[in-house]
Formats: sequence, structure tokens, C-alpha cells
Amino acid sequence: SSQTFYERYHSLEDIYFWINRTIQDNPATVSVVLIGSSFEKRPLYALKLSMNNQPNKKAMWIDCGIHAREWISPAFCLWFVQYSLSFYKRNHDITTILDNMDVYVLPVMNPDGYHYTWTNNRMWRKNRSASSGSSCIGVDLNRNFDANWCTEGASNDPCSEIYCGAFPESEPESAAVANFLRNHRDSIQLYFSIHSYSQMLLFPFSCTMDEAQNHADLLEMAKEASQKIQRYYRNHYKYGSGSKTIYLAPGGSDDWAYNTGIKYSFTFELQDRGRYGFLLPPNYISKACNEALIAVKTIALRVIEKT
Ligand SMILES: NCCCCC[C@@H](C[SeH])C(=O)O
Ligand SMILES: [Zn+2]
Ligand SMILES: [Zn+2]
Repeated sequence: SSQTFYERYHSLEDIYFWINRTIQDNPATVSVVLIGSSFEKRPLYALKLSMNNQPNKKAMWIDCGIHAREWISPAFCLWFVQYSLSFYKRNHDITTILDNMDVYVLPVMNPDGYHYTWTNNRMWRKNRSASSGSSCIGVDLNRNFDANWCTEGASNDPCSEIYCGAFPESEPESAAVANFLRNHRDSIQLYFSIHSYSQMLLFPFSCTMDEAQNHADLLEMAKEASQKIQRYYRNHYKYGSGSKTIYLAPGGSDDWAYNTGIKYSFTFELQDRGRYGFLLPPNYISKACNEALIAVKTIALRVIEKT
């Protein structure tokens, strides 16, 4: 049953099958967009959820699986798609969101790394690209975007877990996302990047200690989302700008998206707070995804109100 499917982690192959089945089962509302390919030539498929053909409709973007070991992240993207398709016209909030916005969902932004965590090393974080002049593998895709690239909080050592790459967007995976967002910046007004762990709702900037121009709005939205999680699920999520709430982290997708003009940009760190960490057991998927879902819905509704 779908109940068990979405409460399990899935191999990359299973996720590709799920993508195909989802578009076949929902031809009128779901389409697939090939936004590029990985270093090892795996396709980067984004799903587009579009419930109506309202002219010059706005859109939101959710990417999952930028870091390979954060398995709860792709699990959330699958969960979100399933929830949206099952509860459209039944749940008021998701109906309002989908009536007003298309949603692009990239379930696995780093397929090579994700596959590697299933076959070789469960704790792998980066992509699997080779660096010239080093025997070490992989770039941290969340340090490879063009936002204060490779300053404090990243490393230019190819063996580092936070290696920034040879230059901004050097990696096919980050280039694919950046190109898509650049090409759709007139319609995409809300950006989410889903990670784990430590239970935080973060927004720009992480690459500097500066405050974003709409800091007050972003803080209010993250605060409201955190309060909703607290009220409905009795769990605590910190919230705030990345640099002040977690650590300095330059070259991030959220900061870059923000600077490109997507003024509502967030990075979520899902469950847990460290008991299991990246190895969050499958029986926690439901609660972790419901917490992330209510945060996405809360923020998306506010963005619709404001724009
Ligand atoms: N764009 C940076 C947001 C804050 C850091 C997020 C974490 C997720 Se694992 C990181 O990329 O180190
Ligand atoms: Zn991460
Ligand atoms: Zn993290």
C-alpha cells in the first residue's frame, strides 16, 4: 500500500521507477522535466505539479538529496508529491497553494552520491566527480553555487567534506539547478532546499553575516512555521539566518537563489537532533515529513498572500 511505500527509504532505481509511475498515473497534472545529468551521466528529473493552466502562474521549487547521506530529504520530496496529489481539493491549504502555484520537485539532486550511499558508503555527502590533481572524489554541491564562493565555511581541498569545487557551478548537478532557476526566475518566487539533520528552518544569508533585505519577512515566516510544528507535532525547530543559526556556509543554493531574485528562499534541516542523525530510522519518516510539510505549507501560503 502507499502507506508503507512512503514510510520507507528507496534506492535510486526505485525512485526513478516512482517518477515514471507518478507521471503515468497523473498525466493531466504531473510532467517530468529533464534539467540535466550528473557527473556519472544519471538523469536529473524534476517533477512539475500543475493543477490548472492559469496564465502567467507563479511557481515554487523544492530540491531534495543535494547531500547523499541525508536520506530523509528525498523521502520528503516523495512524501510531498504524494500528499499534493492525494489531498488536492480535499485539504484547503494544499488546494490554495496548488491553485496559485506550480511546484517543481527535484527528488534527488545528487543521484551519484545517493547511489553511492546505498552501495559503498552510507555516510557519503558530496557528489562523485573526480578532481584533477587529487585522488579524492566529490564536491560539496551546497558550496558550489556562486554566492561568496569558497570563502570562510568552505574548503578548496578536494579531500574536504565541504570542498567548493574548481569554480562556481563547476559541477553538472549545481549547474543544472542554477540554469533551471535562472531560466524560470520570472515565475519561481519560492525556493526550498531540504537537508538533514538538526531541525532548523534557515534562510539567507549563510555566506555572510549580513541580513537579507527582507529579513523581517523571512524571520516571521520561519517563526510561524516553527510554531506550527511545535503546536501540531510537539517538536522544536530552530529558525533564523543560516550564518547566525547554524554556521557560515558560502556557495549555498539558497543564498544564490535569493541573489538571483527568488526573495523567499529557505533551507530546512529535518529530523533529528543527533540521536540517529543521518541514519534516521524509517519509522520516523512519517513524523519528520509531516513536520516539514506543515512548514512548507505555512510559508507557501504566506508567500501567496504577499505576492
Ligand atoms: N546554504 C547553507 C544553509 C546552511 C547550511 C546547510 C547545511 C545542510 Se547539511 C550545509 O550545507 O552544511
Ligand atoms: Zn545537507
Ligand atoms: Zn545538514
